[in-house]
Amino acid sequence: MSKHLMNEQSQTRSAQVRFEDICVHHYAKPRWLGGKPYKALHGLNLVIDTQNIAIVGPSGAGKSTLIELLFGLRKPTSGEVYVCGYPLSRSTAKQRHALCQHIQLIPQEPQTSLNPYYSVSQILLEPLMSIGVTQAQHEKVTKVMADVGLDLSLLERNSQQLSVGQAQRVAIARALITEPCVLVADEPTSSLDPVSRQQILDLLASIQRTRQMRLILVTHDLDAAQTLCDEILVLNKGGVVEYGPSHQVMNQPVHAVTKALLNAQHHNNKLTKNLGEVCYAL
Ligand SMILES: Nc1ncnc2c1ncn2[C@@H]1O[C@H](COP(=O)(O)OP(=O)(O)OP(=O)(O)O)[C@@H](O)[C@H]1O
Repeated sequence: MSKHLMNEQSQTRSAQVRFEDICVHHYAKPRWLGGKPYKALHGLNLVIDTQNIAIVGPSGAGKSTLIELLFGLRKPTSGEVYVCGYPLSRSTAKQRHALCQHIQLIPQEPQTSLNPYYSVSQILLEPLMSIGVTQAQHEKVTKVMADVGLDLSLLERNSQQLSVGQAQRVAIARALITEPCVLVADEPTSSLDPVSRQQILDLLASIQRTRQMRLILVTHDLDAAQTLCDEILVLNKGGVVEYGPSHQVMNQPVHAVTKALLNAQHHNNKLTKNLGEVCYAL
């Protein structure tokens, strides 16, 4: 890691993610074939410093585009994304690689995101090897397995031999093992049944209590957003339509999109409750 980055890290272990005047245009067809730009994000300004933040919004709002920017998988059409003070579009591949230690992703589909040819042990060792950690690997693996509530006997299994809930815990362990200061969770409960969903939310809450890190939660699940995050930002059609403390956004929504998301959530909660009652009665 460069000296400059280390200095910034030692000065502050806070997240320091900054989106500055971000616009991202997607082209369904190349420009030279007459493709018109689609503004997936426009005019996004956001500083994530010491708060845990949920990014919510309907399908197509720009949430995945925002994650791609954070991990350098996409360059903004204009504007800049800073992670730990580093401008991603102007940093070298080496600098971006060094940042991997500090910002990690819990992907949406745990079973497809984990290497099917690797054992759980190899999956957990990979990020350590990638950043050159060769000391105390076994201790780190054992600790992170305990942190996510997984039995060590699972270490020799591959991802295909895990339940969806177990695979999600492995994905969380993989993200935690480098001790990042920013954890980005992309719909971490969307593929889970209600019981596993609650368990994963409880796990994320306990991780927040025990580790010094910022959570950026991308979700459709407003209840999870309120439970885990201090602030909620609502995106729609690539723009921010509402942003504020979680309790305020949840209890006094202003924008029609936020109200629609809340209505959908209440409806969904009701269906889940009814399903629970039916299953209990059978
Ligand atoms: N490669 C691409 N080419 C053209 N348009 C794209 C491309 N990728 C995304 N888009 C468009 O950009 C917009 C934002 O997409 P994005 O995937 O970021 O939304 P999202 O909020 O993550 O949606 P979801 O919740 O359904 O995953 C959408 O309208 C999408 O159709």
